[in-house]
Amino acid sequence: MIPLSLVSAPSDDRIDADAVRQALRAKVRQAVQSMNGVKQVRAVSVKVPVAIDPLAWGAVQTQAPFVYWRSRTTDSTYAVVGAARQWQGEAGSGETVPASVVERLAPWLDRLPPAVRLWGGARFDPTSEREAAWADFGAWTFMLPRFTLHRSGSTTRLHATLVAPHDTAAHEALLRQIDALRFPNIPDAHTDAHRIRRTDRPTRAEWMRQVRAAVQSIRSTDLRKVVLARAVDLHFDHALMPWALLHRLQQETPQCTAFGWQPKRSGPAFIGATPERLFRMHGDTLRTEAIAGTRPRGATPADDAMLRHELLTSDKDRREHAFVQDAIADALAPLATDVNMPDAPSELALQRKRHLRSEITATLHESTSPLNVLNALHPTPAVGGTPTRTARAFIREHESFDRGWYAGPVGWMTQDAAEMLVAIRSALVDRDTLTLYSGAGIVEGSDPASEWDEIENKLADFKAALER
Ligand SMILES: C=C(O[C@@H]1C=C(C(=O)O)C=C[C@H]1O)C(=O)O
Ligand SMILES: [Mg+2]
Repeated sequence: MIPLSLVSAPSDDRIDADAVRQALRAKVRQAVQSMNGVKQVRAVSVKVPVAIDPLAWGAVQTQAPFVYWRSRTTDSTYAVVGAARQWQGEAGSGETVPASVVERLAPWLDRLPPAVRLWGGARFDPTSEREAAWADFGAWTFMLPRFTLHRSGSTTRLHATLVAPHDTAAHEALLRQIDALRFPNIPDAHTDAHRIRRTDRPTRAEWMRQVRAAVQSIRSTDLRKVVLARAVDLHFDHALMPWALLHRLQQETPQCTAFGWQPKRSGPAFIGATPERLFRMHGDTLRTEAIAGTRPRGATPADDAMLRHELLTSDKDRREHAFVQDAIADALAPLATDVNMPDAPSELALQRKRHLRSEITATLHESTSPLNVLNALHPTPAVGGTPTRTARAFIREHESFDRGWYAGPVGWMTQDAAEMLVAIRSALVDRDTLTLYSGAGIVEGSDPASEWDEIENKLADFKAALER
């Protein structure tokens, strides 16, 4: 049973929506005049007098795409609605973001005004075979927002981004888009969807064979680690509301970055809450992390302490983890100096599971683009394997479903900062079907049944959100 309702959105009587729209219209008019059709990006913003939940706000707008981000570390939440400019494309030579795109986006990043973020995401594997549900996402997408609602602490601001000369010439259309922005109450965002069926890809029997095949390859080829994933399709009797589900998921996942990406309003939505950051950079300072190695949380304090000890001393999990550390160090070597790696991983305790985690810092060479960092780091052996090439080939050959953007990079970039997450603990909502994705690192010594259970545990946040 899953009656989903989005709560805590202010109604039009708590907020003077007309005043907000009028204020933004006035700012846009001023900007259009002062930009004078000269090629540039400009952002204007107005304060929204009442704290608004960006997720609830974004959910009811009509423009697409809709992108959502609730940061794990700061009390900062973004809802992006519509695109002032979008780049989307297919795989180039197999790099996550083709070199030509890195080049094309560079001048845009250079001239972004301080408050404007370029948002983007990419498939786990740009060249693998694609299922129809992932078609609208592209191999990669980058975009400049049209409207952004940003809540930071108790302050909410509504931003509009203009790209001249196109937007200054077409500013009447932009003003109409502002008129269409809503600030509603949404207790009507409600559905009674009941789960009627679960399909596992692969089935448990197929999984056992896959994991054994992986262990066999580890013994007989250069493969050392491969992360194999599963897709669990949950079918409901009614269409699901992705944003209501994400609203609940983020309440279940306090240490995680919650995210959502929907290319078309009536199409599939990709949502999740991930503990893993691909990287964060500010100026020349880079932070990244290795997260791999897993145990559940215990039901009692004694049980929990035992599982903690088990994880920290598990040879198998330490090996799973070390592959990620080593690959990150190798990937950063050409891009950075002072790569700082802890001697031993520490514990990251989440609500329903715990991981081994190593925080890594480095100093980037001058003017390293976040897109170069992205291409260098993704996919780490936390989601791919070691060596990357062999692991990717193994995944392509053995996994029976399209990962789409699951385990891919999703995030934002500004002129001098960037943050990309690893889109795990995620799902695709496609009308009445919810596909949950999760994987586990297979190394020498992996037991197929335990790896199945580990993934089942990684799906527990979504299960809790569905039962909430
Ligand atoms: C691949 C996933 O998680 C990864 C696999 C882990 C493991 O096998 O121990 C732990 C964290 C992540 O590196 C996922 O959740 O889908
Ligand atoms: Mg594992």
